[in-house]
Amino acid sequence: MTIQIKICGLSTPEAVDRAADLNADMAGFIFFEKSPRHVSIGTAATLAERARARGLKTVAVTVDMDDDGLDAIVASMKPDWLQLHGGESPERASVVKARYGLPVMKAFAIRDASDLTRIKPYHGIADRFLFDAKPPKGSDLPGGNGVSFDWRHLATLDGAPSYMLSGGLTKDNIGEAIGISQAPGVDVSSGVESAPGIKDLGMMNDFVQAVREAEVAQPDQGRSQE
Ligand SMILES: O=C(O)c1ccccc1NCC(=O)[C@H](O)[C@H](O)COP(=O)(O)O
Repeated sequence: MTIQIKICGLSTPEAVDRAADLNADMAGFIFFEKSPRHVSIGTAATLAERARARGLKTVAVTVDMDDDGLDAIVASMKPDWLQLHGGESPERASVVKARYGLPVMKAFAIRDASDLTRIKPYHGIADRFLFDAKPPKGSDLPGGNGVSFDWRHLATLDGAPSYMLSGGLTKDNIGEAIGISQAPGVDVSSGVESAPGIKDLGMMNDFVQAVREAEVAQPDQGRSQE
């Protein structure tokens, strides 16, 4: 099984095109004003159209956003997925999923194995989980911090939930991360940037190549992702 790759925080046509050239699966667009990766709805709509035309699934990344904000994003960008990267409750995730008829990826900040127990009430609501690290002290950002968590915690997951491993992944650690976690999908943002918010096309190449090498070196031990 091929490991799915999401490249997040895209903000230029060049980066979208490179993600498509590299056969990444998902392109994430950040709607969070404090983020160096924040894009306006208009920019996201243009880039998402370009991404879709090249076969990428588009993801609108939002943080505790209200209906008005989501209505505007969905109407204009027409994302394939909604990523909920805040403290959205299972009830809120369920309402969002029903309101837009779109698959929902719920992000969780992980430090200890016990943090993974928080996914339980979202089973049957979230279509996919995204496991990210807890933001470091003083960070204004719930994601995109370039920080990893201990991937061994993922061994405590019950069943085989559909998820993406995220947080501080780079070309240098992704092989080990995949080996330890057996993650069916991976997500990267700052690990393919030359500076906050600036995607580096060469680093994108290197990251995707490292994922593909890890797939060959560490054949599938039961990964699955719809
Ligand atoms: O990336 C951001 O700036 C961001 C801001 C607010 C909410 C979520 C954000 N990113 C979400 C992602 O899916 C990132 O790819 C994920 O946190 C991993 O980031 P990184 O550790 O930089 O690879």
